[in-house]
Amino acid sequence: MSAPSTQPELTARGLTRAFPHPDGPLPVLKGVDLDVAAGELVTVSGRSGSGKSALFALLCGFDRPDSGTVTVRGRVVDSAPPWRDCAVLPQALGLSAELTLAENVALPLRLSGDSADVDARVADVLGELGIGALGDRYPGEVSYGQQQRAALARAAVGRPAVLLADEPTAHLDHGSIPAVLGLLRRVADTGTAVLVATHHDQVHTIADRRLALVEGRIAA
Ligand SMILES: Nc1ncnc2c1ncn2[C@@H]1O[C@H](COP(=O)(O)OP(=O)(O)OP(=O)(O)O)[C@@H](O)[C@H]1O
Repeated sequence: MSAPSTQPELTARGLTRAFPHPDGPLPVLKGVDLDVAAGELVTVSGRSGSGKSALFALLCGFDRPDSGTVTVRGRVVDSAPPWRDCAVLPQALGLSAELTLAENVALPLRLSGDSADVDARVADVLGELGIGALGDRYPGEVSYGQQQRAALARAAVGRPAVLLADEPTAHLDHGSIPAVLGLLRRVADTGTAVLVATHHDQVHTIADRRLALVEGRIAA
């Protein structure tokens, strides 16, 4: 594993978020602080419903905190940052049903004008994740676990400064997990700040640091 640099690419300070509930607002995040440095891979565990996905939505600018601040590359996040700064594997995946898996993975490269060797880079990352033969298929023609790997490939292909992966092994068989862990580790080793939410103990084996979300706050 590479030694992490000291400059945090991703920071959160004092994040709070409550959601509407029939009994009154439900405070889910109660003051979350975290840093992830370039080249560092940090995992976050927490029981189901502890707020991991809610936290990730704030970190990538999909949602706004009630209070607190997120920065990516030193800039305050008040809407979703460019994908090359912060790329996401969300739990809902968000693949476009009208595009093949390869076209989905290529999309962030094409949208950012990063057009060099797109086909080769897409083929490489799909191959690394064991779905190289499925690039011409549409999401509706492959399993959910294969879709999940394509969504991870889409997040990783552009070498973003920050990569957020929410439950990247949730729908995978045991045989597919090492490739996903290998990719996440490789992406961190090439300088990306990687934050992974997970229930799987196996994922923590590739972490530089392991955190837990407990009672709305981060615990080491
Ligand atoms: N948009 C929303 N509206 C209302 N409640 C919400 C909303 N989003 C999340 N919640 C609530 O916030 C809590 C945390 O949800 P979240 O999905 O972040 O948990 P999680 O730790 O990711 O769970 P899991 O491990 O099962 O994916 C839950 O009680 C959930 O019902």
